[in-house]
Amino acid sequence: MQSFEQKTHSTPEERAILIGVQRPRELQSYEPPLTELGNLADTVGVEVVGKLIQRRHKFHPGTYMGKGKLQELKTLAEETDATLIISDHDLSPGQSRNIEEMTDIRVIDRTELILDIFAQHAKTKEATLQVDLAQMEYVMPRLKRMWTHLEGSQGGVGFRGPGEKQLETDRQIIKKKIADCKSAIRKIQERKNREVKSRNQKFFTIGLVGYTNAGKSSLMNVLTEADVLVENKLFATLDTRTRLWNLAQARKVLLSDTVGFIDKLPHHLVASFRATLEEAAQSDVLLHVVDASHPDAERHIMVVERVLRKMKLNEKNALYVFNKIDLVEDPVDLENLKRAYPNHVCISAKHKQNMDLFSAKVLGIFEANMIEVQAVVPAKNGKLLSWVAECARIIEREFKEQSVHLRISLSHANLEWLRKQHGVQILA
Ligand SMILES: Nc1nc2c(ncn2[C@@H]2O[C@H](COP(=O)(O)OP(=O)(O)OP(=O)(O)O)[C@@H](O)[C@H]2O)c(=O)[nH]1
Ligand SMILES: [Mg+2]
Repeated sequence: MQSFEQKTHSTPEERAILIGVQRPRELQSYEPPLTELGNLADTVGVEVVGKLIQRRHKFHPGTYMGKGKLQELKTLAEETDATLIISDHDLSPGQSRNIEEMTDIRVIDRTELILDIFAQHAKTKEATLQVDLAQMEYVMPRLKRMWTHLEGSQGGVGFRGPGEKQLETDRQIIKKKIADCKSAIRKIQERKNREVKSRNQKFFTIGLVGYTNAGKSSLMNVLTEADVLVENKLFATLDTRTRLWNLAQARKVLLSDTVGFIDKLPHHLVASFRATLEEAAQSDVLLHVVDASHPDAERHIMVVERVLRKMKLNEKNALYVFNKIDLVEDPVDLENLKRAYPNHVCISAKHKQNMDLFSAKVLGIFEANMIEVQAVVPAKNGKLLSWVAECARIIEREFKEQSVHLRISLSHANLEWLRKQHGVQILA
């Protein structure tokens, strides 16, 4: 049978033509059309040899673009020696087949391309499983098309040819693999959720979210000296990573880097990477990192917010971090952004510009989220938060008492944790 292990389209010889239908109701882009698709192709090492765009009110149900345009595509493909066609939107199995038949060239769509990048970049067991699952779910409804390719014209009513039998076998195999994959993912996630929950109760947590390539990992590295992969490639980060950030004296917070968002995110991936974003979902504050030098910065913000809304994360405290200000060419654009999103801070993670201002802003949010309580802390407890533990040591040394009254600042989550796990009694 055909291999459903993670496959990639990234052979260096691949020469691709990008095709796109522009519909009036889509979010308008200031970049030339198909630029982002070109960047995605570039990320997997496919050479772009041509582009073809058609403005239409809606996609052609059978062929995505109009038939006349496909004729143009065939000619362009011949002139450029193209080996691959990549469409900017997801195609139905029928649309792919029809375009292939008309042009004699293999067609893949945006989802397949993104799945490819994910397959290349997945490092941990969980990310690999997620990509496997997304690829299998993508392939399932398209199996028939693959077998029709191999079978040629044989078949017909009541005829179960070898292809037909094989197709059924493949379906069963993939179904089983999908089930196994889901169960393996569930196990990893249950464990992770428990870890995240217990960690988040002890610390104030911040999630870095934003469009792919905005500079989330760069910022994470600058703040925590973590060694997170930073690349001028889309979807460099696929696994959330969490590090301790020393925000200010005695103010340690947990910072989580996350997978980047993109316009028209394949729905298979939205579902699977929702779980990967769990750390951000459970954080106290979101920092929405934006590449402020990008001509489509505002559209990127809207795309990210749409995903956050779907995940019901839009009501979290959010600070817009306008990054890459060193690259901003037109100060008017930046001023417009700042006006549209007043709760912001402008930085350059790469050149460490405005980092003090950035920390001060975050500290402000941190303190606004703290509550002051009076608590009774049991003296003999070495396992408390480090600063509470420090107090407890002093209490033991100085007072030799069972417990002492303290005025301390802490978050609601800290409070619950102290109360439940360490018998701290809250007075007010
Ligand atoms: N000039 C400039 N480049 C930056 C800045 N911050 C990040 N970059 C560059 O932008 C590119 C993307 O940075 P990353 O930190 O990998 O972006 P990311 O948001 O983590 O991207 P994904 O993991 O793909 O979602 C890299 O080439 C960085 O060096 C900045 O302030 N100025
Ligand atoms: Mg990253």
